[in-house]
Amino acid sequence: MVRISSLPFRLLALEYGADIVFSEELIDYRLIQCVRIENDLLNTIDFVVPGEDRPMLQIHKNREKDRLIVQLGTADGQRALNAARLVENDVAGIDINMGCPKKFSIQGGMGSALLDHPDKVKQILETLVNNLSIPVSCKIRCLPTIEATLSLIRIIATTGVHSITIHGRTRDERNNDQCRETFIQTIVQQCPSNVVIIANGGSTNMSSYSDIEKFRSRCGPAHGVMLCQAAMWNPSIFRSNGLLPLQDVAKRFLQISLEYDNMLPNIKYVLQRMYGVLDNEDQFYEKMLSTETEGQIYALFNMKNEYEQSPIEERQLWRDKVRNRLVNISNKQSENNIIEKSAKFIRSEYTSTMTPKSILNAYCIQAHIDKPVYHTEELKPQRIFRSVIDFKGQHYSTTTWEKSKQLAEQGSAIVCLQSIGIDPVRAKYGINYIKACLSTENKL
Ligand SMILES: Cc1cc2nc3c(=O)[nH]c(=O)nc-3n(C[C@H](O)[C@H](O)[C@H](O)COP(=O)(O)O)c2cc1C
Repeated sequence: MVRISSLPFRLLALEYGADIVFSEELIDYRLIQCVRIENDLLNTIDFVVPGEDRPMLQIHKNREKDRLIVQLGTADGQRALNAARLVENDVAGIDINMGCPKKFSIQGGMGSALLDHPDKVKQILETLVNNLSIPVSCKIRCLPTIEATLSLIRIIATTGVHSITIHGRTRDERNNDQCRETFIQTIVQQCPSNVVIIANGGSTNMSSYSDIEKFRSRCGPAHGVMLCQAAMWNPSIFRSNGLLPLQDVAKRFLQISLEYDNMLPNIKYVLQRMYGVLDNEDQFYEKMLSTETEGQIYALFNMKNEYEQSPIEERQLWRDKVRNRLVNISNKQSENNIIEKSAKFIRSEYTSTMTPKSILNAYCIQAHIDKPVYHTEELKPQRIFRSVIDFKGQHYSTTTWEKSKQLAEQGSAIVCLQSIGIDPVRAKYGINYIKACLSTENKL
């Protein structure tokens, strides 16, 4: 679950009785950029993009190796394999998300866009199954008819995957539409017996452990059930001996968050999703939203002492140590005198005519100097790009790789503009800002 399935939340679900847990969907080309760091203080393995503060993925060394499935978003078998290899020795399996209906996924040919391309589905899954030492699985949505869904399932079953999770809704249906339990039931009955079928989509009718078993039975019975929202609302639903009060669950989540250095944005997001569906006594929800520090949120749950007694300084030292190590890695990459910064081109921040590249060109015209030269490199197996700009004898680039040549060049143009004192987002409003920057530069 995106932004929910952080390490503390997954450990909580395991503690309450979940058999296996999934990471949030990680996009393959982002995971490839990570450096793997063994975190001795927390007993975790952290995957961090150089230049970013928070790990993209944190895995518990002992408690998750045989329990965690890392889910990838991908549109390409080789790129998925390169991402999967990075985590292969630390996790129990790799899952491919073929159900996400979000615009970002569809535009990138990922998630439910794959459902229209069985050849691509086969290529991705076979590449992973044939080259990884751990089980591979995928998660799909229903197609509009049972026949079409079964036909896709049969193709997937030939690839050698261990299991298929079926979300019982089509790409155009939402969580308030009814889950197609009969589709899942038919699939369980007719799918080749070598594949494990996991039913998904039943949360809206679940409020206790026994409801999970009832959903499983209605779906076949399926071999297993994947829970999303019901677990997000109260992860103690995995307890066979009863749901716990949410306040106790939230406190346990906060304790684990202290142990594993979870940061405020994730803590708040998870708690908001838990409390968002409850009666809001004493405006507790608003009070939670208004907290601005970790200390304040722990105080709200009467856990001030636990927070203050936790090794805050030790954790900060570790964060600094990791950051320094990553800075060293970045510096090593810039041996040939390239100015490198973390920068990302976000399309919506610019107009169609004023992008970082065109702003840099406009600057050159105003300054009567040669336009920059872009040297863009593709890292072949991963299909990711990095661009180095040669501008007035100096080289500029981003610290990270991008999924297209265009994004890489725009990113390095941002680094170049920022380094010469031009704010690219302001410059999009017109040439006068660029002229003003130039005249200041000439006066200096
Ligand atoms: C907050 C949220 C995050 C989600 N993140 C993911 C994800 O990362 N990967 C995925 O395959 N599905 C994701 N989903 C979809 C769910 O896994 C699931 O298919 C859907 O909610 C239906 O199952 P449920 O009835 O148990 O909630 C997410 C859903 C929600 C509400």
